[in-house]
Amino acid sequence: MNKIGFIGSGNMAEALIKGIISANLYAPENVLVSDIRQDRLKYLAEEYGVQPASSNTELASQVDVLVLSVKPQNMAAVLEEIQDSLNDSAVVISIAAGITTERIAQFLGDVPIIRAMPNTPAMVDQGATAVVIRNTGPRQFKAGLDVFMAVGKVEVLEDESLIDAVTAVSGTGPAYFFLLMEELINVAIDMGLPADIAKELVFQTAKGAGLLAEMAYSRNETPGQLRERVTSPGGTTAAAMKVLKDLDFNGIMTKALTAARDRSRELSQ
Ligand SMILES: NC(=O)C1=CN([C@@H]2O[C@H](COP(=O)(O)OP(=O)(O)OC[C@H]3O[C@@H](n4cnc5c(N)ncnc54)[C@H](OP(=O)(O)O)[C@@H]3O)[C@@H](O)[C@H]2O)C=CC1
Ligand SMILES: O=C(O)[C@@H]1CCC=N1
Repeated sequence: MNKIGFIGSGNMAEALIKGIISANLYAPENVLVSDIRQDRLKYLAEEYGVQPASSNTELASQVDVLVLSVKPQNMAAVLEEIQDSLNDSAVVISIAAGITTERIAQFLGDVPIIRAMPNTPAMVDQGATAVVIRNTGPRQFKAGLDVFMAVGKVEVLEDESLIDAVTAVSGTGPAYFFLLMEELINVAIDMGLPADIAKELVFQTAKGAGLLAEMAYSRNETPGQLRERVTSPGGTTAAAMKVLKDLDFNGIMTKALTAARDRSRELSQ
């Protein structure tokens, strides 16, 4: 049975671990985790039954699929540490924003590399991931892709530079929706709604909007069509949309996503 290991066992690693175990892609005893934070290892072992490794190098030497899930700022130190410990024919998956396959190969040589940009809905099997590959054979490609396909949808990109845009759109994407929920709750409370009712209404609206998006996708409809169905002529939604348009919502989103994309580019330096 193949083993998978995660170096850096934080939020995103947990989302993937939960997804691959619940999809039965890996049994918990074949999932190794490593982190400088012992509390994370203890928590993951208790919550998911995965195996804490004693060091990054021990983990790297034991797995067929090695997921590098530390923050981009910690990546060089980890790559340097594990460069002589990799299992022969292991595929290395990096999910770090900004870190290029070229950068990884500078440390690890021409090993099979998959650079992926997943997102946290992987935790509920609804992830959106884009990948680029370097030097991977069919077996390693499949092993790598299976991880992300077990937890949602996967797009394969030819042009690695587009991963920075993916990071802004879907990697960071859930945060835009969650910020919107936070603001809906805050404003509802400001408008006089009791906090518990505001929370209930906003969570249920988010869930309903998500399910409607799923329905629209299956019918080949656009988000604009969904929005129009909420918007009665001369009504309340139209009033709200006009304010957002007048305040250049499109411009605000363009600036936010451009900042995210540019930060991803910066992290590669
Ligand atoms: N969160 C997200 O939505 C997404 C994140 N990503 C990428 O995933 C990666 C992880 O992000 P995220 O899970 O949010 O980050 P976290 O900070 O939650 O997880 C990273 C973990 O790695 C630990 N760590 C730091 N240095 C080392 C080391 N040398 N060896 C082992 N472990 C170490 C960190 O400890 P400490 O905190 O003490 O530094 C932390 O526990 C990032 O590169 C990010 O760009 C990609 C897509 C989406
Ligand atoms: O904020 C970040 O840098 C990571 C990458 C995409 C989502 N979270």
